[in-house]
Amino acid sequence: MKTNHHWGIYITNTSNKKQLIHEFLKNSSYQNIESYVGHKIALFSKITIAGLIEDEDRHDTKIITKNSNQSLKSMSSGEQKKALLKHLFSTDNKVIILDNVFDNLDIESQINIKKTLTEKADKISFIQLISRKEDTLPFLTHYAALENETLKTYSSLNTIPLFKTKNKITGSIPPPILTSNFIEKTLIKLKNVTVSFGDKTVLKNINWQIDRGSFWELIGANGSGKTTILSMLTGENPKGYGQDLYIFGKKKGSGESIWDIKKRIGYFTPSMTDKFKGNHTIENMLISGYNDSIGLYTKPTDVQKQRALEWLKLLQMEDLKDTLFKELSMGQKRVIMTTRAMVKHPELLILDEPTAGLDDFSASILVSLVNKMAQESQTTILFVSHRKESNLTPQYQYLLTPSTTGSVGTITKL
Ligand SMILES: Nc1ncnc2c1ncn2[C@@H]1O[C@H](COP(=O)(O)OP(=O)(O)OP(=O)(O)O)[C@@H](O)[C@H]1O
Repeated sequence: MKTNHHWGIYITNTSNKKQLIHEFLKNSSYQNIESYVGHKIALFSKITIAGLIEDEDRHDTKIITKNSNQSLKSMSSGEQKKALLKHLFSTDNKVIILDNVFDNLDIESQINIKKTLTEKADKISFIQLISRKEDTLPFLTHYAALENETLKTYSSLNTIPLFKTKNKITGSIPPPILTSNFIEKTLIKLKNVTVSFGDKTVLKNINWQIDRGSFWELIGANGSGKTTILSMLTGENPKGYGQDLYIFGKKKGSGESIWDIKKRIGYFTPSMTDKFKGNHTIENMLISGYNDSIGLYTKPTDVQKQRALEWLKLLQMEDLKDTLFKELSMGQKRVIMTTRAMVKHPELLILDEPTAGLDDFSASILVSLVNKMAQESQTTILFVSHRKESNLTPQYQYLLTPSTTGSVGTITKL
């Protein structure tokens, strides 16, 4: 093995990426990719972070953040990825698999990491697993594509035929079963909201009014407080209580239960997908979106079944109605989970980095679906992403800009 070989392996959401990673880590080789036998292979992936968090929890210790006063779990997703990369570079790894390296990282961090990887490329061999073509690192020397379980090598980037052209959803969004009776203009209001963790102020005097039916993109650097704001809205973070924070016309902490709030919100973030391990059909998964439950505990009504089928038709997935959710490709699972969050036409739909880990094809379907929901429903949408999804059409942007005294917000009409 020459240390200056760097593979770019293109993965679609139907590829068996898990197996590829597993084989590399176990046997230091996979199909017709060169062998790394005798070399320790490290994995830079969300999978590694999840494992470390589990270990930290189990042993009540810090593993890779020993020099920080924060546990890995309490860090933002971008901070976690940066901490892992720092850790991998501090140990003597000669081969590193980079799994969707740029997901969850803000633009500046993406540029910095690209630079660092390029600098390290003469000492470390990288195997980059790539879902979005724009992520391709500039120093790759070898290319391959994984289709299902078959790996094919290619002489250059341009000869890889794998990426299907972009897709768009056509047809109309099925109507809600129950309509909301909330008719006020303002759905959410934050007035001078400030949040600190210990002596660190994360958000400073946040003022944000979100009108019913509007479509927002929420952006900001890693650690700027995006998830903190979202978790205050959903009620998971008690820091919203006692502040001038109103949702659905009520002040946060004024007696409503978390479930009263959650019923009115549709929420999707990629990590939710792993929580659905049971034998649910796709149809039942969508229907469960009407009942805010994971499984189906009540018999679906005819109208719920009818609507679920309409949604599946819109996604051109009606043939898969009885397929088990767990048998879908990762891209299909994410699209179904996003749709599940939409079916009841929630008053608020929160999508937290929904395209992270998706290939270009699945991401284009998801973006098209979200645009359609924004155009054809009364649902208010908050879309959080670091990646500029070129076809997404939000009306407003809320930008969080960090400073030593906490992030401040800026609103732009797009
Ligand atoms: N429980 C906690 N204890 C200490 N610090 C915390 C805690 N929860 C969040 N933070 C810090 O608050 C800041 C904001 O985190 P948050 O997750 O809201 O950022 P974010 O904008 O969503 O970031 P990213 O883009 O990386 O996901 C981060 O610096 C994070 O480390």
